[in-house]
Amino acid sequence: MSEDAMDAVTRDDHGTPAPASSSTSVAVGDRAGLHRGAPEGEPLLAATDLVAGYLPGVNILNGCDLVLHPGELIGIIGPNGAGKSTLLKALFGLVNVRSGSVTLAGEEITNLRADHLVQRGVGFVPQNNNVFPSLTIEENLQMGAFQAPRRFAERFAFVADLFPTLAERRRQRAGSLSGGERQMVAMARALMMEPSVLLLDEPSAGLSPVKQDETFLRTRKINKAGVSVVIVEQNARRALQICDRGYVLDQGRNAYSGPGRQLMHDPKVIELYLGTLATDVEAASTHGPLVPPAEKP
Ligand SMILES: Nc1ncnc2c1ncn2[C@@H]1O[C@H](COP(=O)(O)OP(=O)(O)OP(=O)(O)O)[C@@H](O)[C@H]1O
Repeated sequence: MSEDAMDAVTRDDHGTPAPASSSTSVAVGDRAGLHRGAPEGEPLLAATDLVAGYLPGVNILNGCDLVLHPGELIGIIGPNGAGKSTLLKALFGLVNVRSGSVTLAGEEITNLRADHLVQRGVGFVPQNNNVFPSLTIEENLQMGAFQAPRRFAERFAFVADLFPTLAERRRQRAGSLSGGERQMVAMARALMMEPSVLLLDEPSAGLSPVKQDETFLRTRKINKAGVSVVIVEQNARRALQICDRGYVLDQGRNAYSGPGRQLMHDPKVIELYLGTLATDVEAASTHGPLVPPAEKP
């Protein structure tokens, strides 16, 4: 497959639209439809009506909702500046939540410190600066397990099974790795504390199209290994392909939500956020359609 074709798969997805009505749209204020397609039962992670921001008086999230059920892989997409990364940071205690709540297995965790969240089973992989470049792969993974050093060998075996390359190259400095390999180390490090929830901030950013596909497939693998995942992505079509459900954010609010494949084929979502038909993306991909959620074991 040509580079051009892969570029077509991964080029920037976003316009600067305003939410509009369609069969899968969630009208602002219509909370009943916010979690369309979600399983029954108590969510593992839930954000309700989150308002958050960085600067006094400036809100970036203007009442965001999200639920993640055990075993789910959830995608958050939307235009540049919609607040996707901010939502993830608010879930992980890195941005002050001004109102609304975050719960983990029914317990309030709003504004809890990140290190406490790690202890409770939440892992976070930032988009940038996510490895210690002067440390080896193994030392990076030790940092991931610093709150439970005795579990290092057991957890190392777990991540080595998921990412054999890391075990083979454990003595190599992270700074000498490619972008895709660094991303692998960052994900593995977050898995060292055996999180039940993994928050991934744009893991495909800056990678070649082929490496992006590998990252999505790896994310799916982590999810299949039993970790519930929230992934924020600019590569919206690819993210929706691997997700059970997706949330489209716009201006810090939920604009659309639903099963990933349904969003991919929704005419309004295509028009406003995706730009091209899902079938074009699949035809252009090295891997063809990524494993659809329906085929999850
Ligand atoms: N540390 C910060 N201090 C002040 N404003 C910030 C900070 N980080 C992000 N913002 C602002 O918050 C808004 C939302 O940013 P955010 O990174 O959450 O958007 P996003 O949807 O993830 O966008 P992108 O896809 O471009 O990464 C932007 O206007 C951004 O400038």
